[in-house]
Amino acid sequence: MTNTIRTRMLSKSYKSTETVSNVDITVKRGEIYGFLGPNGAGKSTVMKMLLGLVRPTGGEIELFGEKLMPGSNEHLKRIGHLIETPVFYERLTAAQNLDLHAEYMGYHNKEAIGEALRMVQLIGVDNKPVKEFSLGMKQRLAIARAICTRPELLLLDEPINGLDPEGIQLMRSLFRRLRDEWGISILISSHLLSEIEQIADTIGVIDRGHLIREVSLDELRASRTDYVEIATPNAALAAFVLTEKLGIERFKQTGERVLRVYDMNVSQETLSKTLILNDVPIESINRRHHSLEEYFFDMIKGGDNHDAPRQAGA
Ligand SMILES: Nc1ncnc2c1ncn2[C@@H]1O[C@H](COP(=O)(O)OP(=O)(O)OP(=O)(O)O)[C@@H](O)[C@H]1O
Repeated sequence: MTNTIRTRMLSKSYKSTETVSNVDITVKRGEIYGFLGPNGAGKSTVMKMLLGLVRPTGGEIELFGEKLMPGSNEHLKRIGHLIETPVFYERLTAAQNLDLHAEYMGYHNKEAIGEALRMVQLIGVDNKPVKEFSLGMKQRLAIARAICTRPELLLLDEPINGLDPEGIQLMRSLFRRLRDEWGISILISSHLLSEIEQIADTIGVIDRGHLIREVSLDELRASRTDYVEIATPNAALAAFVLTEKLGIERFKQTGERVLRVYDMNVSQETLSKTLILNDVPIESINRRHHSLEEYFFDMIKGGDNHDAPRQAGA
């Protein structure tokens, strides 16, 4: 499959601070790529570099299979975007705003404008001045503006901000439709896993300017593990018993008094019995599921050493 975006060692420094460090992301054609990271992680900066709004201090960007050269801007016509708070001509109507934008982008198509307004469900209010629009309506109009030139790539920076639950639902199904019916590639950023998890095909996790992991959601779901969590005041003795008496290697200590055992071949009953017989005081022992939320939290906490579960002693 062709890649729509490919960055290699992409970096950006402001004065002496590197805010994006050697980021390699690959967005395949026709996929939704969720760019996930806490506030200030560098998501907007990467998107701005893709649009040529910020100049990289290092690395390379390839868009639609071609390396971006300084001053090249032909590719911009193939991209729709929503970065930061959208600005409109407030006294003009929604439709007039889109007309102007399409004209400016060199792709004016009345039908495409109508379709975009229909897709975001603004038909009926499209002849109202934008100053009468709510925040959520403006956000939807911004998406319509991004798609009214029928782009091949959409860059959406936290597009769900300011939307009510109904608006969020509408956006999710719209993004899926754009991918499935138009074959658009979408790079969508968020600081919330719950937002990304429901629509992304691939997730790239960024923290403090570093890409920590890029993984397909299918792969991620398959790798999620069940585990048994043991709470004990003597974690060192418990670890010893797990290794020496039960031959378990796949476990890790996640807190001063907490161990997680990922080796599900040993039953919970055998675990409890063996620990008790070897004088390990047990406060609780429970089977748990490693949620995606936990998985990402661990990943961010652990920096790029994220191969969960880690082997004992590693
Ligand atoms: N023009 C600038 N000058 C100096 N530092 C900047 C500039 N723009 C961004 N930064 C810094 O770069 C870092 C990354 O910012 P960025 O906006 O890319 O993060 P983000 O992941 O998009 O977060 P958010 O969701 O809060 O926007 C932040 O620490 C920010 O303060």
